[in-house]
Amino acid sequence: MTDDSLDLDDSALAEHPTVYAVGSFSGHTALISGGAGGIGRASAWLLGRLGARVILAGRDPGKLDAAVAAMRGRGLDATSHTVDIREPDSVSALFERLDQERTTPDLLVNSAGGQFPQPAIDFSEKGWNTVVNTNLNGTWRMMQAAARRWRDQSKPGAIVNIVVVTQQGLYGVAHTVAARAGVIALSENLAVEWAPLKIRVNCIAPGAIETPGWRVYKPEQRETYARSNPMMRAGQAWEIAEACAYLGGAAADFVTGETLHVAGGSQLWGETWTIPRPGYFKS
Ligand SMILES: CCCCCCC/C=C/C(=O)SCCNC(=O)CCNC(=O)[C@H](O)C(C)(C)COP(=O)(O)OP(=O)(O)OC[C@H]1O[C@@H](n2cnc3c(N)ncnc32)[C@H](O)[C@@H]1OP(=O)(O)O
Ligand SMILES: NC(=O)C1=CN([C@@H]2O[C@H](COP(=O)(O)OP(=O)(O)OC[C@H]3O[C@@H](n4cnc5c(N)ncnc54)[C@H](OP(=O)(O)O)[C@@H]3O)[C@@H](O)[C@H]2O)C=CC1
Repeated sequence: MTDDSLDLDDSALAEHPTVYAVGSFSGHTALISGGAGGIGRASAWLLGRLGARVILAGRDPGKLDAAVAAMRGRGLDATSHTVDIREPDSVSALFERLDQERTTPDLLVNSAGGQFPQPAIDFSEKGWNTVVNTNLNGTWRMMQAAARRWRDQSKPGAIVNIVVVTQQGLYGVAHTVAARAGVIALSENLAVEWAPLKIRVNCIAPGAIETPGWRVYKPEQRETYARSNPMMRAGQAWEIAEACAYLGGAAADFVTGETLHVAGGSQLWGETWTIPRPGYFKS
């Protein structure tokens, strides 16, 4: 696949069939971090099409504006705000802006995240900290800020954290596996601690999903990702969006502390080489 083919097509997202009923998210507001990225944007389109008001958040205003314009062009209720989840003040400012607008999302989808491929033995202090600060600390900041609003306003809420498969070695991205294992454990803990607040906390662990985020990997490595699962194919962002609508919606009202693998079975079988496979593993 080429770099260009990783970009999601708005007209496809506008028309992709869904199992969910139109209107099933009417009256709901979803805040989606990483909302202009591959999985976040597909989730925003799906939730918007199901009737939710969607708020996209990310660092790049150009990408956010383009995503919002495409959704509004199809009559969806979409807005955006910039945020850098690595910066505590930026997350606070995002939620203060929402407070000023008298907007309290009832669903938070944490899809902002990412990593770079490198042998763990070569990670720099800054590289490690960047990935942990983005994926663990950043996700935590968003969760805490949302939960404080729900507690203060006596409203229920749902959180869906997009993580990675942590059961098998994802060769070359040990920093993110560590950070996401932290998010999964944190989510399990908060599912218990925040149950009295009527806040559900779940995770989705995607397998290899073709998105613009794949540009950080060399094409020859991406070519191997179909072998990361027994279904022998890459997944599509829409397949994660549908899981997001399940865990974030009424169908999952009795589901919390769960990690749903939408990974073609890659938690059970497969090999993932984000950097070249060493000769040791070749025979
Ligand atoms: C079974 C499943 C199989 C799945 C296979 C694939 C698994 C997962 C796939 C995905 O998640 S793809 C979608 C996610 N999207 C991304 O990963 C986006 C791309 N990544 C990034 O944007 C970056 O890697 C980032 C670090 C997460 C954020 O980038 P940002 O621009 O904010 O930071 P930088 O200032 O560029 O970097 C900070 C710091 O990090 C180190 N570093 C960054 N890139 C590299 C690299 N290529 N090699 C080594 N080190 C890197 C470095 O210390 C940087 O600081 P400076 O050296 O630049 O001062
Ligand atoms: N695609 C895949 O194969 C897999 C993806 N995942 C995970 O799913 C999530 C979504 O990935 P995907 O959609 O594929 O990747 P993308 O790179 O397409 O989207 C990630 C989005 O996160 C945003 N983001 C990154 N850092 C920050 C930050 N510090 N503050 C705010 N926003 C940020 C980026 O937007 P901007 O640059 O504008 O801020 C980007 O749009 C990520 O956590 C990813 O690691 C997990 C397993 C597999």
